[in-house]
Amino acid sequence: MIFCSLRDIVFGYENEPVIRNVSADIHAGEFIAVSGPNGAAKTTLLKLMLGLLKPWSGTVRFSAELGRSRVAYVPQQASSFNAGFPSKVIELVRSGCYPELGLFRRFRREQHELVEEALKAVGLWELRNRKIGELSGGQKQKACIARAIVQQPDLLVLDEPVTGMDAASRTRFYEWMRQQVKEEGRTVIMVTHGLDEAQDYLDRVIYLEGKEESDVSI
Ligand SMILES: Nc1ncnc2c1ncn2[C@@H]1O[C@H](COP(=O)(O)OP(=O)(O)OP(=O)(O)O)[C@@H](O)[C@H]1O
Repeated sequence: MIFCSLRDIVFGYENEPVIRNVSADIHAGEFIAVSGPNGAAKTTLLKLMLGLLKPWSGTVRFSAELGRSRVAYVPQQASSFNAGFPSKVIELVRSGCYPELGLFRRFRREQHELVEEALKAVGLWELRNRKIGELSGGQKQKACIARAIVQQPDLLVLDEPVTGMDAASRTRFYEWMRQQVKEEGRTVIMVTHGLDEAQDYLDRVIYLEGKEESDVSI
């Protein structure tokens, strides 16, 4: 099943094209990386895939299935909570469960476990009672990723999720995402610069060269 299909997309800002004739399909059940040098329009491509931007030309088709699916998007600057933001880390992550909980917000054991697993996977379990506003930018983004996973999305879209993680954390993170795809049946798309490290875990890479884009399968 294809969630989203892009054909011959051209897009730019003001009069300057940044995406030229890109075609790509997002198949359900894949772990996909979008990669390429700085400024190659990786973030722009994610926004086109999500329907947040409209192409100048070319077509973007979304499957009916996508309309019935849960989508979570964690942008690069997911961290714009100011110092006075009142929630603790664990409260922010728990809020990912709210659509499931309904009005009375009674957590079941499996939801506590989901929150704990997500916080441990992003390395924030020890900091769970800290105020969000007191975390570093990278830690805030990790909290947002944990909240996104707790939402149990069908499609998870992450913009540079491993920035600021050390090598061991990056490996753990890729393993966790692979497990989300293979065992939980999710589809994960992430922007990354670190293809060498990630490629063993990925199903496919969409590589943007900047000037001449190509869709490379591995
Ligand atoms: N809102 C905007 N208005 C004007 N130009 C923009 C806008 N957003 C992005 N650009 C330009 O479009 C190009 C692609 O930007 P984009 O953020 O998609 O690239 P990227 O590959 O994700 O970059 P990076 O790896 O540095 O995060 C860049 O030259 C950028 O300056």
